[in-house]
Amino acid sequence: MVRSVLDVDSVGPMESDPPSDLQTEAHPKNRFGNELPRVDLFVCTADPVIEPPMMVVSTVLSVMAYDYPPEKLSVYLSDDGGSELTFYALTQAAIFSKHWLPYCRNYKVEPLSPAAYFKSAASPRDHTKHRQDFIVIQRLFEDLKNRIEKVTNIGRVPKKLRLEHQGFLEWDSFTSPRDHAAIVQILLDHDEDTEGHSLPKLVYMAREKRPDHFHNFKAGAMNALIRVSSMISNGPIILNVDCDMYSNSSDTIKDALCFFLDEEKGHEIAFVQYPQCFENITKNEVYGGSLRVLREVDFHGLDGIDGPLYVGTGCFHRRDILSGKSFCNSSDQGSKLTDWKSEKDTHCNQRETENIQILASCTFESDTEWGKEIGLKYGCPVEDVITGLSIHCRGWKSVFHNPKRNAFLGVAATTLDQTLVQHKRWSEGDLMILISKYSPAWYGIGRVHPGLLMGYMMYCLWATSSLPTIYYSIVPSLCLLNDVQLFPQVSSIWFLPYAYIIISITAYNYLEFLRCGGTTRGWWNDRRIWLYKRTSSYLFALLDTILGSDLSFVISSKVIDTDVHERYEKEMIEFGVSSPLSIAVATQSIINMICFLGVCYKINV
Ligand SMILES: O=c1ccn([C@@H]2O[C@H](COP(=O)(O)OP(=O)(O)O[C@H]3O[C@H](CO)[C@@H](O)[C@H](O)[C@H]3O)[C@@H](O)[C@H]2O)c(=O)[nH]1
Ligand SMILES: [Mn+2]
Repeated sequence: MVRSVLDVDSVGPMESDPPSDLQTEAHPKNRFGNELPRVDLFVCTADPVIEPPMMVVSTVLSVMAYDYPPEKLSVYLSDDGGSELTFYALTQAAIFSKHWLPYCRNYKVEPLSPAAYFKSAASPRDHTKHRQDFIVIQRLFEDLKNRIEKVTNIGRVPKKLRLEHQGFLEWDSFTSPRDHAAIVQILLDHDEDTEGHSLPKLVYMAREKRPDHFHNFKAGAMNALIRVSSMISNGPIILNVDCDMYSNSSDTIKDALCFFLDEEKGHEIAFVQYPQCFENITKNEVYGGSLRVLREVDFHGLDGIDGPLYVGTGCFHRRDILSGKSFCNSSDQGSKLTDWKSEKDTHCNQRETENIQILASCTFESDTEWGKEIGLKYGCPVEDVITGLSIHCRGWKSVFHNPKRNAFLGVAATTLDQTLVQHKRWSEGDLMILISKYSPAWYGIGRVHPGLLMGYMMYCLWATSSLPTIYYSIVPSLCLLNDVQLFPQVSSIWFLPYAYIIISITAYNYLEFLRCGGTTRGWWNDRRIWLYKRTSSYLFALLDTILGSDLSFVISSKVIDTDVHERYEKEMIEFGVSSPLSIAVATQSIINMICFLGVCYKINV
């Protein structure tokens, strides 16, 4: 039985002319006044230890503070860690938001995350009202931080504090993060801020977890969010961000809507993807964490042919399309964004959440199309890319929007091991897509533009590039040691093609990196990290896929201890823990070293 709570057919034609560019006067807010669509904002977190609640609620506060009518906004936090610490932090953030949002509105604050704002903002000079307000809000924020960090440090919420919110009763029957009932708590229901303006809705959700039910990682959380939000606010537009990716620009929602509401092309667009940018990138990025060429070249290229991949965060989706709607099934070949004025405004208060909890239960999805035809796809560690591909296969297009001021800023990996583990997940996921139902090698043919298919293939073949790379980084050294001639002599004419290829590729790659704003040292580091990734992450991803290992999702840590942080700032490579991935890198270096010493010895004797 297909059970969907989503009314995907409720899409009608639009009444007014949408704007077609990002000019201020054409911004949706100015053209549509108060008749803008509702937007649901999803933040996902999964572990209060490696994703500290203070960081999570700063992200939540940042998306609550968008310059967009707050009565049209609903913010949902999905907590896969089912942690009362995160819930406590959210209850406190809800109180703080009553001060923070008016402050952002009155003083046009950027960035919208209070943690990021107070890290960089200097107190306004003179005895202005702004200065007084700054001091007050800064003190409130310090209080908030102290309260949350105190509770996080002791690892539980003291009894006295639990009495402050009845939501804590849910944790009375709580066994463990892997074994608990669904929790849905509406913390703000368009309450008023200190100036009497409405606040966005704020909802906490921890979906049900049972040891005998596979929970499908972030894809499972997102699907539960889609269902739960459909009963509470049902915004036709959904933004999803990871818990570290705070909003850095208050205009982002309006910018994204310009694409969806565009008169000529808007009806074809399923999602608007912003680049993943990071706050903690050092000048020469020792782990190549900024992915700058991917952001500044690859994705813009894909944008020219039907649009970029969906990369899981900083992405606006149309709810109906994310839920499975096809381009060709819709009456007018694509469809304009919901006629949101006539759309029913679902309202639900805390007393009614019991019915909603069913939507976040383990069993709700049994024998349904969720994870297959509805919502985000299951069975792949890069649920984002495979979901985006399936949307492209259904005939929709996407847009890459890379504004000058970064729209979102997150935390990039800060150790070698984290980098290698993350890339193993990504390359393994991409390879699984190649052999999945949606493979760009067969299913996509005829459905997706050949250029875009090649774009997908580039990522799908990452894991397989490990084999030639390992070959080229070991065999020539062994040949050198054993006097086996692998390449033509430098004096031979046959050497020219080799020289041409190596020099031109390297020069092109170097210039491209510089053009994207990188440094020479950064390029060198980037080359090195690609070699490491290819010979370890990609190799293990390939082996795990061939051997059919169990699906896993190692969550990247967003905390960093002081020593490691210092070394990261100094751009020293952090070997830290020993893992099979670093062993692969070390083995390869040792082989090369032995060959090199062997050759030196031979020359000398
Ligand atoms: O069971 C899980 C596992 C993860 N997450 C959340 O998923 C997000 C991404 O996890 P992270 O460890 O930060 O992975 P990254 O490699 O940084 O994430 C990139 O790659 C993922 C796919 O591999 C995408 O889901 C992400 O959106 C994308 O930013 C985080 O907010 C997590 O809290 C869950 O909600 N439930
Ligand atoms: Mn992340």
